Amino acid sequence: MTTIPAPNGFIWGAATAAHQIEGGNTNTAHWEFEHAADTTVEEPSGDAVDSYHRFPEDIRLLAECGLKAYRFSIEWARIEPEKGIVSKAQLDHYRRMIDTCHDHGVQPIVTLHHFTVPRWQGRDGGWYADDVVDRFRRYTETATRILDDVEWVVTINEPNMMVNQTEAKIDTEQGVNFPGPSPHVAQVIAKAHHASTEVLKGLGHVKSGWTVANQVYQAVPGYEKERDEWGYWREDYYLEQARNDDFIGVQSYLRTIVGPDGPVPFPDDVERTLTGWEYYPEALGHALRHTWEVTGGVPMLVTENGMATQDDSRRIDYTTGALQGLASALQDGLDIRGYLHWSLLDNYEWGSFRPTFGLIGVDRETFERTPKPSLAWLGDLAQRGVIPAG
Ligand SMILES: O=C(O)[C@H](O)[C@@H](O)[C@H](O)[C@H](O)CO
Repeated sequence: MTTIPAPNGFIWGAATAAHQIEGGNTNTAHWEFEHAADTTVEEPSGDAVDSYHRFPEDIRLLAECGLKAYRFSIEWARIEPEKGIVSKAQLDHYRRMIDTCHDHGVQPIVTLHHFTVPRWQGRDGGWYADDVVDRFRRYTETATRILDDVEWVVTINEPNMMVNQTEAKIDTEQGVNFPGPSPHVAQVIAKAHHASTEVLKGLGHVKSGWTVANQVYQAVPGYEKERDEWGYWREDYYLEQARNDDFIGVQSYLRTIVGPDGPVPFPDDVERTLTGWEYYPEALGHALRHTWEVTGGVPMLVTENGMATQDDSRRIDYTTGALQGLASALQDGLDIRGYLHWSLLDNYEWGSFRPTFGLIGVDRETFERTPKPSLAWLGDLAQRGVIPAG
């Protein structure tokens, strides 16, 4: 395998999110949705993979394979169980996770908000609530109590996906439909991001940014305009909002072909992953180049990239292809600070445990962790400081 040397200080790691791994995340609107009579989830998150208790082992396995960074989210619903009520015990829990990272020489990369909002926030209108920007600023201020030695902080994960979720209308017959992203919610979430960024900047030592789900919108020839229109409130608006940030998190898995009437379905015979997405490792290279162009050169950190599959050798193939796209972007002078694989653990893919993205497998009965060959493979690249190229 041809490789290039990784830039000095290039960050190698893996990512997770609280609701998808911790278990018992009962105080969130998503838990309520999972247990609603008309829910559309295949199964509820339940104990997830019990990482709330087993994080020391998860961080040790990450460190032992040679990876040096762990991106995880802290749960607003645990830290502020009721409006204005702060749980010191939960702040201590996440402080212990940060300390455990440092104990293993692993850089903690903390996400303040990864999709789930506290029940009280959901009941008060969620991102439609009048003072939601102030609430998110206050939550950020509370979280800074445990961030004194955390260098990289993500304010909000995938605002563009959140807007989809916020606008989604649950119709038990038709399931979840997306009437299209509303600029109103997008602008409110952007204000919350900027308010949070201001607080984090006040700490002086934090690099802050948000992460955007890159859909790699490719136009059917002749429909470039439609593609751009389709992509603006679904992606580019959020990239533009990151122009003054320290970094932007690039999240990439797939591409979307856009024609006269929106997304064009892929032919039945394409290879698909367990999420039903087209197998397209080239997506990451395109996502990095598009992000670089629209943000005007904001430093990038790949905060999610991976594949849901039971075939771990295919995961290595996918990741090799993705990293080759990253290597080519580096060779063209793009500023890419690191690569965090999605995900460290098989986990709750927002409605089902079937799509397995983990570098580590988890027995859903015993919660026993079993590293997959891909974990050692990625750890080896990190230790050798090389990136697949060519
Ligand atoms: O993009 C998201 O929805 C999230 O960031 C993750 O929570 C997903 O689990 C992952 O991307 C795979 O879909």
